[in-house]
Amino acid sequence: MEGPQIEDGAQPYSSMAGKLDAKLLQALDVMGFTSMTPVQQRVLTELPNWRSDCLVQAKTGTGKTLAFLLPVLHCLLQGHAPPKGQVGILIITPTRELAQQIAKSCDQLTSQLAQKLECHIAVGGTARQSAHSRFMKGSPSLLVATPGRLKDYLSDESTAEKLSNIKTLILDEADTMLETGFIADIKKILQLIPPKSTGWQGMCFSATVPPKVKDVISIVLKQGYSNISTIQKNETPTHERVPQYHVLIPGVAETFNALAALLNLEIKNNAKIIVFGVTANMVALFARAFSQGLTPLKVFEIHSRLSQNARTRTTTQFKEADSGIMFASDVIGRGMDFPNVDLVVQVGLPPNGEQYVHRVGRTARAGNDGRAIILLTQAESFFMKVNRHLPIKPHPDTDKINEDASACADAVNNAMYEVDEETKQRAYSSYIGFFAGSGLLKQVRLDKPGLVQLANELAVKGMACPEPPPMDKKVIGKMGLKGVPGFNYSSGGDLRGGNAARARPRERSKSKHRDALSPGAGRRDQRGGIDKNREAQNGGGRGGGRGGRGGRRGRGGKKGPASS
Ligand SMILES: Nc1ncnc2c1ncn2[C@@H]1O[C@H](COP(=O)(O)OP(=O)(O)OP(=O)(O)O)[C@@H](O)[C@H]1O
Repeated sequence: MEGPQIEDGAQPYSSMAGKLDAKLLQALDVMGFTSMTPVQQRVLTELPNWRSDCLVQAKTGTGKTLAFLLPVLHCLLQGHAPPKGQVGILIITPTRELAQQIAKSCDQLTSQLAQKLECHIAVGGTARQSAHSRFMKGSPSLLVATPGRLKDYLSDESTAEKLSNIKTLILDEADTMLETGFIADIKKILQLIPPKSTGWQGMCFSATVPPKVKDVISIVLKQGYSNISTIQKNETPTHERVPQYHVLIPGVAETFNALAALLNLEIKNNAKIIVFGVTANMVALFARAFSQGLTPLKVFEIHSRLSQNARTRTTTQFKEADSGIMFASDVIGRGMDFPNVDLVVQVGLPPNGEQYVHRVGRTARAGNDGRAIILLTQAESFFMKVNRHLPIKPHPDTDKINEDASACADAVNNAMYEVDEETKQRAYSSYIGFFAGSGLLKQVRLDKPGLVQLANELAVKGMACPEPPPMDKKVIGKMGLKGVPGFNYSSGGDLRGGNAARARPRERSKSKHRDALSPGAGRRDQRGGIDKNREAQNGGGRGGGRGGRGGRRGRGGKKGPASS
């Protein structure tokens, strides 16, 4: 296996003989890891000691997982452990998939020990009872958890007892764990485990560390903590090996055609591609539509609306696949290690600049190359201005992609006719929720009626819906859009659009809602200023389903679990 980009003169692991536990070294050898990556080298050689608090930043895909697992496992094996049966190392991650991946790495590292070291997982969406009873009956030395399930464990006294002697707390993807979506959970967890004054070690790892994180990091790290970064000041945290491009499309209605054209252009034999969408329900629509013969590649789908079993299965399959296209939400935006991904495409705005970086980081891992492309409408191009530090250049084939998009229109339309109306309705609703539930409207210079009109354009012209999909009044109210014109209000619970939603063009009746598509309605002054300091609101890591409840679930619709 080709290792991550290891600089000339990288220190071999053999040089750690006598310093790092011999069984861990043996496991590294079995795994085929002969040299340290830069971040591993710096953590193992520069920390005052392996029990020191630290904040570590290194680019995506450069081996941070082992950089925290190795020193803490070593200390545990050297006797810095709680009484048997109690957890010594607690690792918190934003997503279930990442928790499972870290636990797997831990199992590989401890595979050569004479006595099995138990690493348990506590994540949402899985059979709580069986995992919990294994945890209670077993001797878990490590626990890798997502915040929701961890809080749940800690709220039970006898379960919390097993975590009453922790020696190390690790926040992976620390910046997102300390941001709005998760910080309340983390604070609650900190109240439920022994206080910091009991001396546990805090470790925070991420590829991105925005300045605001440093304001709150003291809740897990002791003053004077070690700060290690393999990223130079002013250097972008993305890989120099990943050329990054933007493709600007004239309007949202062209999204699907342009994506089809872009993929046609980019797909080579055996390509392995990840396409991120703005919401879980939009991702589901991409997957359904592109499964209708729009791509020669095998289609995978992962987002928070799927059962955890389906998510886990897809994760394993895509890890093992030589090629394929995975339509994904942010449940895999951070930390996930899918080998040999050639291309990452982001369709629509990422939640913020950091999440953009992490998504790009799903390619070019472990020393490999990759490409990244973001497809945005002209109105969304503010993202590049707000994130000037990101090296995103215009795609050299932008004109061709836009031309080819028209040529793809028939194929996309035909594919869309095959997609059930419920999937389209949910995608439509989630698209509205995505903008309405964030601070984005101002940045794309839209008012509320303009948003509805935009979504209607997307549905009618992009998704081949005969009319804007029906919306429930209550859902509209929850989105803060009560009374906004342009909606097709559902009558008495039918959110499926009836047969009309499946009708082919010649069968369509004239829609009373067409006027909602008149150009320009509701647009704000296009010359309005852009707030450069504002990024798209954070929602990453929570499953990408922001606003994506899709109105009411249609008949037979299944409630998807939250992502953590
Ligand atoms: N010393 C090493 N030699 C060879 N390969 C390694 C080494 N350390 C880690 N790897 C491999 O490199 C890949 C990336 O590692 P890892 O997932 O830990 O990256 P990361 O820095 O945590 O990325 P992210 O920021 O996306 O979470 C994995 O496939 C891992 O097995």
